[in-house]
Amino acid sequence: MDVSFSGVGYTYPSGVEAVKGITLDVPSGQRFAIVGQNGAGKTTLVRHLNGIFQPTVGTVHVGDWATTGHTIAELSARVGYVFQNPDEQLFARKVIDDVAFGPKNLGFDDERAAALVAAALEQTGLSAEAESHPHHLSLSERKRVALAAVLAMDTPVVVLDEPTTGQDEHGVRMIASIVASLQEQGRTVIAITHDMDFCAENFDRVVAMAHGEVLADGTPTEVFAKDDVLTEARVEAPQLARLADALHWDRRPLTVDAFVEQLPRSGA
Ligand SMILES: Nc1ncnc2c1ncn2[C@@H]1O[C@H](COP(=O)(O)OP(=O)(O)OP(=O)(O)O)[C@@H](O)[C@H]1O
Repeated sequence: MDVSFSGVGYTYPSGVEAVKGITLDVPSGQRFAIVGQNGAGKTTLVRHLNGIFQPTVGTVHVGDWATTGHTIAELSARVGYVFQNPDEQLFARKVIDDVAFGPKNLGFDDERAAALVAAALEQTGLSAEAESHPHHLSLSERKRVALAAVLAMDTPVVVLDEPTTGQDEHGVRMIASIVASLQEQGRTVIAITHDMDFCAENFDRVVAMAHGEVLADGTPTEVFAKDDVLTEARVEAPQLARLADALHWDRRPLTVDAFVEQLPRSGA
């Protein structure tokens, strides 16, 4: 399902203009990442997708729905939103109850709900923790419970706010494979991330934001080639790109494969 922001601005009641006239179309099935320093407006922007915020100006569409015409409950059937802080999202005494809440609430029949819950626990590596109390789990596990709870809702759009924070390498790989499988299923993935390596390796498109505005919009290769944008958005290029810079290469490879391809052949 595609989503779009048309001339969207949002001003908090305190007067802070957090989002300023943003227009973006995210087509169905795209892996779309938003990067930028703290306070750039990333979270404020994506919270429009599930109706938590309504734009001060402009319109937000999720598929053929303008968000202003639909409740948060209705939008939750289309947009699954994984919060940055899992403790804002989890409330049950057992992991499985947290994960089963969404599909039950959406009215899925028992069989479909059970299959979705089992698959979500499996994908997030939590099958063995189904009966655990979420508060007895580590932060990285609680983040995966919050992710599982959204996966089980089977929404066409999935929003991930800082999915890799606190994850070890294994956790990051797990999340990368979930992002890939969501795309294979034709679902749209929108992620906010400070993890530029994760961003470069797993997303089709990157938007860099600063001061409530879009500074750059393109493929990771395009966006991470723009030093002025990286400076203004206060983000560092991915590690491999920095290594290429240190080696005085002209081009910045972003993935291990691209890096190896660019390595001068030795001993040939
Ligand atoms: N509840 C609020 N009331 C008033 N101002 C807010 C509120 N939440 C955020 N802001 C302000 O809005 C601006 C954008 O914040 P936002 O959280 O959207 O940025 P962000 O890019 O998501 O940052 P982070 O990476 O820290 O999550 C900042 O100036 C922030 O201080």
